[in-house]
Amino acid sequence: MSSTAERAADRGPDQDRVWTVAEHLDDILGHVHPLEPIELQLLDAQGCVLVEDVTVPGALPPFDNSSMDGYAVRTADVAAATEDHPAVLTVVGDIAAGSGDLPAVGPGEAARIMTGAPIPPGGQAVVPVEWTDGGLDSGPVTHMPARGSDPHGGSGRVRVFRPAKDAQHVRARGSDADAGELALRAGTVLGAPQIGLLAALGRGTVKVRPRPRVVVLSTGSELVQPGEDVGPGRIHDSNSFQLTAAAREAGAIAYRVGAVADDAETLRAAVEDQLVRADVVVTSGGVSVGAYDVVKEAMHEVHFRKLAMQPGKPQGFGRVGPESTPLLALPGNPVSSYVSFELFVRPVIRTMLGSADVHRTIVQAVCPEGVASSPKDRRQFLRGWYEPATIDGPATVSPVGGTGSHLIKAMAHSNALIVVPENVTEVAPGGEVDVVLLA
Ligand SMILES: Nc1nc2c(c(=O)[nH]1)N[C@H]1C(S)=C(S)[C@@H](COP(=O)(O)OP(=O)(O)OC[C@H]3O[C@@H](n4cnc5c(N)ncnc54)[C@H](O)[C@@H]3O)O[C@H]1N2
Ligand code: MOO
Repeated sequence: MSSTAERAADRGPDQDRVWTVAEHLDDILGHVHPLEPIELQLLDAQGCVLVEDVTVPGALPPFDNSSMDGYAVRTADVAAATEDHPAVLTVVGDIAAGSGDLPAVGPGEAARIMTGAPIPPGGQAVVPVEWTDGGLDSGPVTHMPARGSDPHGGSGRVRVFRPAKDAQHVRARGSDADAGELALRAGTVLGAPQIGLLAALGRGTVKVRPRPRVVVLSTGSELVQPGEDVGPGRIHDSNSFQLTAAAREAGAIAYRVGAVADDAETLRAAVEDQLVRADVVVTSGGVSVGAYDVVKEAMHEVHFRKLAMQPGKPQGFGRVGPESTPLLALPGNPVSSYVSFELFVRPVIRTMLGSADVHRTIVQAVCPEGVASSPKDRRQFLRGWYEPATIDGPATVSPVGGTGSHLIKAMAHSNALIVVPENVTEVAPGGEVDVVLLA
C-alpha cells in the first residue's frame, strides 16, 4: 500500500474542487451498466425487467370451460323453461374442474359441471345451479350439496327453470389470448399480474435483468446494534438499516453488514470479504475531515470529494476489487446518508435493473411557508410534506423539521425533498419550488 501522501496525490486535484450534484451523478452512472440478463424462477423475477418478448404458446384458456357451477345443457332443451314449466333433463355425469373424461350431452340430457371444468361434447350453454332444482325434485336451490352428502348428484334428473342462450356462461378457448400473440413485451417490469400471466402460460422461468446485490456497511466505533444497550457517548446504528431498507425499496437484494469499527484494516478486510456477493457496495460515515474518518483512510481506490449540496457535502465514489465493483461512500449523518442514497445510490440500482425509471419524479409545488434561508452555491434538499393538487388548489409542500442532518424523526415524517437551487438563498412564502417525490 502506498503512503498517505502518495495516495492523496493519486486522487488528483479533483478532491479540492467542489463538484455539482450532476457532475458526481454523471461520474457514477458513467461507470454503471445494466446487469447481464439471466433466467430466473418466476418469483425470483418479481420486480425485474423482462428482456425477452414472451409469446403465448397455446390458447388461453386452453379449452372451452364453464364460468358457473351448474349444468351443461343443449339450448333447445331449455328454450321454453320457466318455474311453472321447468325443463326436465337426465343427468349423464359430473364434470369437476380438471376432468379429462367428459360425458357427451345428448338431446334431453345435462351434465353437472363445476366452474373451470371443460364443456362436454354436445353442451352448448351452462345453466347456473341457482336456475335449477339441483336434482332435488324441488324449487330453485342456492347451491349444490357437497359431494360427500350427495354422491349421486351427477345422475338422476334435474329441473331447469330458465332458458339459456347459446354459449351462456361458457368461457371460450382463446378468449383471453391466442397462441402466437405477444403476451409481454421486453422491457416490462414484472409485477404480480405479469408473474401470474407467465405462470398461466406455463413458464417456469423467465429471462430478466437480475436485481443488483447491494452490500451496506456502516462505519463508526460509536455504533451499537439496535436492541442492545448504548453506553455513554454511543448511539444505535440506524444508517445501515435505513440504507438497506432503501436499497430493497429501490429493487435491490440488499445485505446489511453491522457497523465496522473505525479501523482502516478492519474496514478494508470487511469490504474485501463482501465483494463476492456485491454488485454495489455502500458505506456510511467516515468520509469527512476528522481524524477517525476511516472510509477515507482505508479505501484508496475511492475518490472523495465535496459536493455543492446540503446535506451530503462529503461523498466518495470509486471501483474496488477484481471486478471493479462500484463503491459509494456516503456521509454518516443519517439525513445526509439517506438524501445521498436517493440522489446517487438509487439511480445506480435502477440503472443496473435496466429500469426506465432511473430517477425519482420531480414536480413543482407551492411552498406556503417559503424557505427563510438556504446556503449560497449549494443545492439544498429540505425534508418536506407534499400534498397533491386538489380541486381547491395547487400542489403544496411544507418543510418538515429544520436543516440539521441529524434530524431522523423529521426525515421519517416526510414524503418529499424540497429542492432549493444553488443560486437561490430564500424562497418567499407562496413561492414555487421543485419537489423530489420519495414514494
Ligand atoms: N470540520 C468539518 N467537519 C465536518 C464537515 C466539514 O466539512 N468540516 N462536514 C460535516 C458534514 S456536512 C458531514 S455530512 C459529516 C460527515 O461525516 P462522516 O461521513 O465522516 O460521518 P461520521 O463522522 O462517521 O458521522 C457523522 C455523524 O453521523 C452519525 N452516524 C454515523 N454513522 C451512523 C449510523 N450508522 N447510524 C446513525 N448515526 C450515524 C455519527 O455518530 C455522527 O454524529 O461531517 C461533518 N463534519
Ligand atoms: O453535508 Mo452534511 O451532509 O450537511 O450534514
